[in-house]
Amino acid sequence: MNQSKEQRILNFVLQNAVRGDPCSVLDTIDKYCSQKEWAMNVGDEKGKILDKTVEEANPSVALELGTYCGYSAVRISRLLKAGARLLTVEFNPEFAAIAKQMIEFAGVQDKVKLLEGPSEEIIPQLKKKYEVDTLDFVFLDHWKDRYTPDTILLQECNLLRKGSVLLADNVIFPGAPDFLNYVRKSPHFQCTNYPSHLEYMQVEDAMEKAVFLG
Ligand SMILES: Cc1ncnc2c1ncn2[C@@H]1O[C@H](/C=C/CNC(=O)c2cc(-c3ccc(F)cc3)cc(O)c2O)[C@@H](O)[C@H]1O
Ligand SMILES: [Mg+2]
Repeated sequence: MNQSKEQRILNFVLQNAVRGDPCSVLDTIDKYCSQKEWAMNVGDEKGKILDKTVEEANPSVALELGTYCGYSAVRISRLLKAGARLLTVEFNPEFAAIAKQMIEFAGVQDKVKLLEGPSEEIIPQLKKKYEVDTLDFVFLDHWKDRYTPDTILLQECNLLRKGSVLLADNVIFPGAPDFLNYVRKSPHFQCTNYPSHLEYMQVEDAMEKAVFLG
């Protein structure tokens, strides 16, 4: 059975990146996906916006929705302080298996917990099953029509506190219009837009930061 694109990306990393070096893993994925096969990693340009937002938030507990191959899980976790952790949610078993290997190769496995399943099932389990009090940072990069329902669910589950930072990828392309509408109209969020470009392309895209006001 021939390999998937995601398997080819992982193999390229295993053969070309430096084990235990998250930056080398990120650079290697970016090299492969810009030169050989496009893939929906957040990429380096939007990745720099993600880096700045994570550093500013300096989260103890971070959540990512949509692990895919683990690129942004490696990107986020490499910046976490000692003792801080990233919970990342992925419901496709094949992608979860790829991401697990990517995270381990990068050497960030002690900071990352990959939760397999749909976000709408996992989010309500975070407090009791995963011992989360509140989330300091949330990266939304899963199906775009799930951003709004999951943002509402996070509030319903009391997982956000005053100052919790949400950062959403792709609010321009493919787009998340209902999410932009929701957070920008809500009195509970302070929003900032970060224009950028679609990963590995010259297409306009943007990220939206929404800080929860309580
Ligand atoms: C409710 C639920 N629960 C758990 N896991 C979930 C989940 N919903 C999705 N997932 C998981 O997350 C990833 C999905 C990511 C979706 N991202 C995009 O669709 C995306 C697309 C583009 C894109 C741009 C230009 C094009 F021409 C085509 C595509 C760029 C991007 O950056 C994207 O993020 C994927 O690994 C999926 O299994
Ligand atoms: Mg994305």
